[in-house]
Amino acid sequence: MSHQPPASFPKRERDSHKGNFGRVLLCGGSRGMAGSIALSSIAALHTGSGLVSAAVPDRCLETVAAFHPCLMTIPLADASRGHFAVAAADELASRLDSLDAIGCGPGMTTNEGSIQIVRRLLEPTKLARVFDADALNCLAKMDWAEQDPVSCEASQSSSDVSNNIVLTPHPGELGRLTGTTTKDRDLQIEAAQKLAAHHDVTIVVKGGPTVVVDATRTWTNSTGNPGMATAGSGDVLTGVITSLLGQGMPAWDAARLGVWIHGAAGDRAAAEYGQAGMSAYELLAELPKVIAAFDS
Ligand SMILES: NC(=O)C1=CN([C@@H]2O[C@H](COP(=O)(O)OP(=O)(O)OC[C@H]3O[C@@H](n4cnc5c(N)ncnc54)[C@H](O)[C@@H]3O)[C@@H](O)[C@H]2O)[C@@H](O)CC1
Ligand SMILES: Nc1ncnc2c1ncn2[C@@H]1O[C@H](COP(=O)(O)OP(=O)(O)O)[C@@H](O)[C@H]1O
Ligand SMILES: [Mg+2]
Repeated sequence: MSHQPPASFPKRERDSHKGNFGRVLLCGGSRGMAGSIALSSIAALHTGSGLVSAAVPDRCLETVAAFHPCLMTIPLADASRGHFAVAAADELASRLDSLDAIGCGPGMTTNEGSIQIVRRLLEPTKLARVFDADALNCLAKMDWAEQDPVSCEASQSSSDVSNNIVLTPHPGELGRLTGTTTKDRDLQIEAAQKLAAHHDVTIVVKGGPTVVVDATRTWTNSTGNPGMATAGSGDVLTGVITSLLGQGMPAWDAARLGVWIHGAAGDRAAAEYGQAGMSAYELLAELPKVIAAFDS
């Protein structure tokens, strides 16, 4: 198994500016799970995105904004328990044209507002998208896996809109989507390959080790450790992959390189704090150190 990264990290030209490295948005969070979308958003900043915004239910805004001064925050309509209201879907849709990539799902809940957001994000578009956590649970509620694939708008070149969605399920989320058990790894990979081919998406089947599949390819990660089995480490991965998509990488490369970098950061965190002692917070702090090695 190779310990080399599976793809090159995007280069930064000497005369580049923040607009060259992607405008990305992370959408999610709810009252009680504000940390999840903050972790994703900060991970995108640490992975090199030029501009990162977190779109969150209004009443979570101050909490999420307070985690990092470089993060922009967008309040979307919320319902009384602090999750997205149905009106949030239209509010989000009005902002999509200005983005290079969006990551959706951490901490979002599967209430009706979230379902409407996921429906909007499924429409064919050249915008690169990551669906994680509750966005995947919304897809499961909508029986998306069994639905016919969406056809591309005549006005959009089909190459622009093909395979530009990455799903990042853990085995529980994959089970909700496809009916596979959380115990049989081979069946999980097989079900993910079938789903990836059916909907022309890239799927990150999380675990130890994580496997990435698309319609025709399968790749197994060589980094990572069981210390990463801790709340929030998947939220960090969502931000890393969204950032790489926003920097222009194709879905297949962004998913594999993102998983590799995330695992390498987890390995550094485990070496410093131990597998039991590390949290997703330490993993997040190690990301820039892994990425710095690409500068040399
Ligand atoms: N700080 C925060 O606010 C956090 C919020 N989170 C949010 O909490 C919500 C629920 O997500 P969870 O993932 O905790 O709950 P889930 O109910 O989706 O997943 C947990 C279950 O999935 C199965 N599973 C997960 N990984 C597995 C593996 N590797 N092998 C076998 N089975 C596995 C197990 O049955 C486990 O009980 C999401 O919205 C999520 O984004 C989490 O991301 C954790 C951090
Ligand atoms: N035993 C393990 N070995 C390697 N990586 C692991 C292991 N357990 C969990 N991980 C990684 O940690 C992350 C956990 O993601 P997820 O379950 O979505 O967490 P959360 O939703 O709490 O953020 C995934 O990237 C997964 O591959
Ligand atoms: Mg998760």
